[in-house]
Amino acid sequence: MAQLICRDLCPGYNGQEIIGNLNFEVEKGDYLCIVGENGSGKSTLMKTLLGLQPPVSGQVLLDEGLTRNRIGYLPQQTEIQKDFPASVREIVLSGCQNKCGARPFYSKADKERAQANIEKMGLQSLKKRCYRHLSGGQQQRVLLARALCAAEELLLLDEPVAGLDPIVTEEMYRLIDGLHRDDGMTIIMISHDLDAAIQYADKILHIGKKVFFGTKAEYLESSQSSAFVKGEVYHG
Ligand SMILES: Nc1ncnc2c1ncn2[C@@H]1O[C@H](COP(=O)(O)OP(=O)(O)OP(=O)(O)O)[C@@H](O)[C@H]1O
Repeated sequence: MAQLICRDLCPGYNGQEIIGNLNFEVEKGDYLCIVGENGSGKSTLMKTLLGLQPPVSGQVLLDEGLTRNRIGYLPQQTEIQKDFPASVREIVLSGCQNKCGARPFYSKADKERAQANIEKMGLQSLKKRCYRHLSGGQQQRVLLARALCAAEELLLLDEPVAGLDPIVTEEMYRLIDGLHRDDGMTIIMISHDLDAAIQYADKILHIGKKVFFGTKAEYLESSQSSAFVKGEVYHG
């Protein structure tokens, strides 16, 4: 069953398209990795899928039950966000904000949801600590817990391992893989790490002069992947 369908989608800014005519479908339980050269428009596409950036043309269709406030999003971290002066618990809880609607406070269910995700991401001992004093890997786990407060079925991740060392990177990938395998969460992840994309994803969307969308096996057979893997066009 398709959860998200892109029809002739052209993401871009101010009427200027960055990527032309994208047509692909994400099905429930898919693990889709979006790869491509720097500046090819991966983050712009993700913002367009989330409805944060209107497309120049075309459509993003969501499955009937999947409203935008049920989608979890882990954006690329900026330097300013890394310095955010709030506790781990406050940041995770803020992931419930879209669920509050007009209600100006968090409900008991919101608090329970935040606590469950704090435990799931192994953050219990850190929950009172200030976010800005955590390591990069711990900060990403906090943001993942926050995204999970919103995510009912679909999780979008924009370079979740950027700047992390290899051990913490692996830990992060395993957490994401667990959400996919054990909880049936649909994953759409932007990554510069083609090895990880090939190890964990089952579908690949490669954005560039040519666009590829298909299964991992089809991608590995394609000329696009061989150029990318050899580093001829890859600078990530
Ligand atoms: N708010 C904006 N207004 C206009 N142009 C923008 C805006 N944000 C990004 N761009 C441009 O859109 C293009 C695609 O940027 P985007 O960040 O989507 O690429 P990306 O593939 O995610 O890059 P990277 O791999 O470096 O993260 C770039 O040329 C960028 O300069």
